[in-house]
Amino acid sequence: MSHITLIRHGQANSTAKDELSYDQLSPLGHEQAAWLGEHLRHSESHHTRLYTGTLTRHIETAEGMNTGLEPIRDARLNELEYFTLANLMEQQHKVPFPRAGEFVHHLPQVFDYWKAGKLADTPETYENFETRVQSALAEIAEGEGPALVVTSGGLISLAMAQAMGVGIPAMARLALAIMHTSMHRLFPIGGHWSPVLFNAVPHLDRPDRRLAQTHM
Ligand SMILES: O=C(O)[C@@H](CO)OP(=O)(O)O
Repeated sequence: MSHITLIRHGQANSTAKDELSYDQLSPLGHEQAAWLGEHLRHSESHHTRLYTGTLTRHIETAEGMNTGLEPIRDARLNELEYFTLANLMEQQHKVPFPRAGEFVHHLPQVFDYWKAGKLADTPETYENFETRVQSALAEIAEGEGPALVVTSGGLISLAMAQAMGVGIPAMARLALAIMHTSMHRLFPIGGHWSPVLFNAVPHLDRPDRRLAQTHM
C-alpha cells in the first residue's frame, strides 16, 4: 500500500447557492493552488501520481499546482452534493438554507439525516458515497508510489473518519475544520490507514497569507 495525500481544492465561488455556480475557483483559490504547488516543489516532496475528482474546482486546483504529473480524473473522488442536500433539508424538514456562520450546526444535521435515510430523492445514498470513496482510495493505494489526490472537504472528512472509526458528530467536526488547499495524509500501518497529517497548510503559514487560510 502506498501513502495518499488528500488535498482540498482552492477557494471556490463562496457566494453560490447551487452546485454549478459554486464549482469554479475564485481568484484567491487560484493563488492558493499555485502557492501549494510552489511549496511542494521547494520541499522536494516525492509523489509519483496525481488524482483528481472531475469537478471544475478539483481540475483547476490540480492544474494550478503545476506538479508536472499527468492528472488522472476519477468521478468517485467528487464531493457529496451539499447544496442539493441542503435544499432537500429545507423542502422536506423546513431546515433553512444556512447563512454564513450557521454551517457549524447545519452540516452535522445534514450528514446525520442523510446517513439515517431521512432525506428522500438524494443524488446518491450515504452508503454509496462511502463505498465509492473506499473503492477509489483502495485502488489508488494499490498503485506504485505516493499519490496526491485533489478532492473536497466532505470526502476528506469521510476518509479520515473511516480511518479513525468515528461517527457522524466527529466527522462533521473534521469537515468544518478543513481549509482550502490543506493537505491530509493516510499512511498504511499494519494493513490499515493511519492519519499522519491533517489540515496542513505550510504554504499559507506566514503573516501575509493568514487571510488566505479560508474555509468558505
Ligand atoms: O461546499 C462545501 O464547502 C463543501 C461541501 O461539503 O465542499 P467542498 O470541499 O467541495 O468546498
